[in-house]
Amino acid sequence: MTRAIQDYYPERFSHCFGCGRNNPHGHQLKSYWKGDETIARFTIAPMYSGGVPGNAYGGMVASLIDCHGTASAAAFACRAQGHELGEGAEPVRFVTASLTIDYLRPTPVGKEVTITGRLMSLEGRKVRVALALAAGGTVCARGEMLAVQFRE
Ligand SMILES: CCCCCCCCCCCCCC(=O)SCCNC(=O)CCNC(=O)[C@H](O)C(C)(C)COP(=O)(O)OP(=O)(O)OC[C@H]1O[C@@H](n2cnc3c(N)ncnc32)[C@H](O)[C@@H]1OP(=O)(O)O
Repeated sequence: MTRAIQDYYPERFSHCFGCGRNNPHGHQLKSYWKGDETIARFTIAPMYSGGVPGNAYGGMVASLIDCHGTASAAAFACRAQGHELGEGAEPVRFVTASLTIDYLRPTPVGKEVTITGRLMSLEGRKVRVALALAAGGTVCARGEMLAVQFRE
C-alpha cells in the first residue's frame, strides 16, 4: 500500500495524539491521496462515546477532521510546488490556525468512517481545506480549515 501522508512527517514532528506514528497511545490516523482529494479511514472505538451510547463525542470527530486537514494541506501544498511527497526536500508542515465544524448528524462508533479533504485555496503560507466525515456514505460532519505553514 502507498505510504500515508503522515508517514512522510519527520521523526520530530510525529508525536501528535491524533496522527503521530510515534505516539503509541494516539489514534495514528493515516491520510492518503484519492485523485485530487484526500481520504482517511478510521473506526472510532466505543470508549469515545458521547452522551448517547453508540455515538461518538464531538471532540473525537473534530480531532479526526483536524489531523486529516493538516495532512491534506501538506499534500496539497507539496503538489502545488510541482512534486509529490517523498520527492526531494522534506514536506512542508502545517498547523491548524482555524477550524470550524458543522455537526450534521451523530457519528457512529464501532463502524468505519471516512474523512475526505478538498483543496479550497492556496495563498502563500495559507491553505484552506474543505473536509467531510461520513459513515456508510452519509455525511455526519463537515469542516473548514485554515492551515498555516509552520515557521521553523
Ligand atoms: C504544534 C507544532 C507542530 C508543528 C509540526 C506540525 C506537523 C504536523 C502535526 C499534525 C498537526 C495536527 C493539527 C494540530 O492540531 S496543530 C495544533 C493546533 N494548532 C496550533 O497549536 C497552532 C497555534 N497557532 C500558531 O502557532 C500560530 O498562530 C500560527 C503558526 C498558526 C500562525 O502564526 P505565524 O506567526 O506563523 O503567522 P501569522 O500570525 O502571520 O499568520 C499567517 C497568516 O495566517 C492568518 N491567520 C493566522 N491565524 C488565523 C486565524 N485563526 N484565522 C484567520 N487567519 C489566520 C494571518 O492573518 C496571516 O495571514 P496574512 O496576513 O499573511 O494574509
